[in-house]
Amino acid sequence: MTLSPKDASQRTREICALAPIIPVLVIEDVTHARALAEALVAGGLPALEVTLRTPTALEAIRAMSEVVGGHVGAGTLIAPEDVRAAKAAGATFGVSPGATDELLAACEEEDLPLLPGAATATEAMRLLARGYDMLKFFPAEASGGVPALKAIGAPLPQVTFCPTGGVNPANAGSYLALSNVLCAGGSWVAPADLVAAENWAAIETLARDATDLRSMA
Ligand SMILES: O=C(O)C(=O)C[C@H](O)[C@H](O)COP(=O)(O)O
Repeated sequence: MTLSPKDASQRTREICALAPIIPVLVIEDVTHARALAEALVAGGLPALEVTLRTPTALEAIRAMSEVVGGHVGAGTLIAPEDVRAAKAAGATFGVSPGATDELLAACEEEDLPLLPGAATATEAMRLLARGYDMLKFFPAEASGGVPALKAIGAPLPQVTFCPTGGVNPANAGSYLALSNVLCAGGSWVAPADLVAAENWAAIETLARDATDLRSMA
């Protein structure tokens, strides 16, 4: 470990500050990975989360990591072996739906900056105590959405969130307007049908529209 959890969280914060939206990607066909990443980066969304939900995810991370200007992270980190595999594949950050001591220890060991999930004040406080102040609010809409995140932020202003789960173009602006939100995660910028059709131009347009969300907030 060379990065303290606090330094690693600062690195996560820098990645989250790159764009208002982090695309949450489920890659079924690795041959799509590179072109998809190029379209999203060209559209203005450089930080990408590839969920470890498909057999091709690690290979996709490897392919996407070659795209200039991109920052490819691994999502759905659950166990320490996920962290090691993600790091070996070239992921430069990790995202998890929640946090366990074992998962945090593995990320610290591997120097993989983590965006750990929290849905309650207690979860956020536990992570803050360990040095993590940039967190994923998950599942955002199901956990009470904008009012819940605003309420959690009142006593914990030092914690910043990336709400994910149910965020869409209609509600993203309300999240991004909160003082404790830096960016949001969402899958809508890479819909399965457009990826399957290899319609990279349409995906680049969706990405570009997503970059405008902050100014609308
Ligand atoms: O697998 C993970 O670790 C995740 O990050 C789950 C994602 O947050 C949601 O799948 C994104 O949800 P939607 O944008 O509502 O589709």
